[in-house]
Amino acid sequence: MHFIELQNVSKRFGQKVILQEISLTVRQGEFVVLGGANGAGKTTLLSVILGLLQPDTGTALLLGRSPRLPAAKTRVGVVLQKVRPPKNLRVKELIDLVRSYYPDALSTEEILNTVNLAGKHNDWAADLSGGQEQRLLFALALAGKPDLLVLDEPTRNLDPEGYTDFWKQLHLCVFQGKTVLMVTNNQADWKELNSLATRTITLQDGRIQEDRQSAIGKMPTPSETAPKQVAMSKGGIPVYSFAGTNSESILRVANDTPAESSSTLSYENDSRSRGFFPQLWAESLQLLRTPTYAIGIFLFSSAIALFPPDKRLGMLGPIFFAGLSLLTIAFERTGKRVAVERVEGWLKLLRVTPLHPFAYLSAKVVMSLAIAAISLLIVLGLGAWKLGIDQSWGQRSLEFTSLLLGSIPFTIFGLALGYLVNPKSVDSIAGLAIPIALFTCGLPLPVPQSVQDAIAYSPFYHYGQLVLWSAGQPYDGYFWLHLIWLLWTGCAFAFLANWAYQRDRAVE
Ligand SMILES: Nc1ncnc2c1ncn2[C@@H]1O[C@H](COP(=O)(O)OP(=O)(O)OP(=O)(O)O)[C@@H](O)[C@H]1O
Repeated sequence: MHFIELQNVSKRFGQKVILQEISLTVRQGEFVVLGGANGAGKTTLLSVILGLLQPDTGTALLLGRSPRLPAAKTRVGVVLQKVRPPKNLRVKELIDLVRSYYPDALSTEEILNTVNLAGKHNDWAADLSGGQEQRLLFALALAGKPDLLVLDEPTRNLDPEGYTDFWKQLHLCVFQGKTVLMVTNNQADWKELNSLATRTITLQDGRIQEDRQSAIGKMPTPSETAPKQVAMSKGGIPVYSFAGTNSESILRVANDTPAESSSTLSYENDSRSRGFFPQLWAESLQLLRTPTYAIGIFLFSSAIALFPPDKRLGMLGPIFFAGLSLLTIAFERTGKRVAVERVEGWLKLLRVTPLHPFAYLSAKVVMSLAIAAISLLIVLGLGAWKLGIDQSWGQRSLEFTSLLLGSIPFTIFGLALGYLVNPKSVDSIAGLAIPIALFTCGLPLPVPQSVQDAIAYSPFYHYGQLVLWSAGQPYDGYFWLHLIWLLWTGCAFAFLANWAYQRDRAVE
């Protein structure tokens, strides 16, 4: 089976043709170097191979499958350019998170040791230096014990020590039988590539200008590169000295991966939910480590106790307050976080791991709903206490549930925004949504009848009416219409979010 198979692949951006009729196969055990001038289309070609870009014509297969299938992604480790780790996660936590996406991963200790980052395991991943970040990205590429490595400029920013470590690891990967496709423009890399590369391909003007078998033309045999075991580490991991490099430093070796393990084959079944709980845990950590956001939500929700609305309004005051708080969270929390991770390239990296988008997105939605639920409990609880309102538990539950569930369509809209616009625009749109919500939620405003009629199409109006019903307040009586309208809006926003997700995937 070919590890990579491209047939007549063409890609253009607007009028600009980047790739033209490219056909290429990479077999198991090959070490292929992809070269070419800046802008020649190397990264674009890797993106097509990895399923990050849909070719305009032609087909791309990764390990015999569509590159978008988790079963293909499980066996591929990738280093991409322009990827920033997410904020507020420590190096060790980020590695734990990425490990959880794979059915059979290296231990966190092994991953840290492969790139000499053990001393940095408690540092914030987003605050690593450029070279340390590059080491971390290489470590993450190795996390799932890949059979194929796709590396885009992996030696960028590395200091001499990091550079030596990288090549030792790559020698080891070749020894373990991994297939490698590497893009590099770093001339210094050729010192090592001369003994590793089996093939060199050069891109020019969107075509393969040269496809040359290297002098070695084959994978180094184990006897040529065999590392020698010198000790055992504390965790029982064999420690090796490596004969193929100049340095005397030591390496820790993972077990070889079988060509296609049974866990990989059964992977299709549970991949939708795999990674959900670690993703949710990472979201919780990130929230707790953003005290200004958490305190802001708490203070905003508690303000109802400091500034209680007019007693004559009864529970309407707290409910109105709660609705505003929920809408802000729905737009801002999910949308902004997706937008930030998208522009910083982290989403692109997630797409080449087997993490299912469902697990990623549902963790974000669940987190947003959890924050909304806490805010709701504070607003309704403090509001009722301050105003001295005594409600039955049934009534309270009904209010709580309809406020929370009714905010789901807006949370989904927040997701769509995250894929469509940059983080600053998410803020602006969230800011704009509040006055629109106030204007269209059904408050008795002195506006002409035509405007009143138009307001009846606003999802905020239907949300407002359902909440009035749940609070036992007078409403317009069209319960089912409001419910169906909100369901319809939720589906429309889900459709928009899916379209935005697919569009983002095609553009990136
Ligand atoms: N999303 C995009 N939209 C429009 N043009 C793009 C997009 N991505 C890449 N390009 C253009 O495609 C061309 C090839 O880009 P690519 O990143 O593939 O080149 P490269 O060979 O990897 O370059 P480098 O060596 O600098 O990394 C460039 O001219 C770039 O501006």
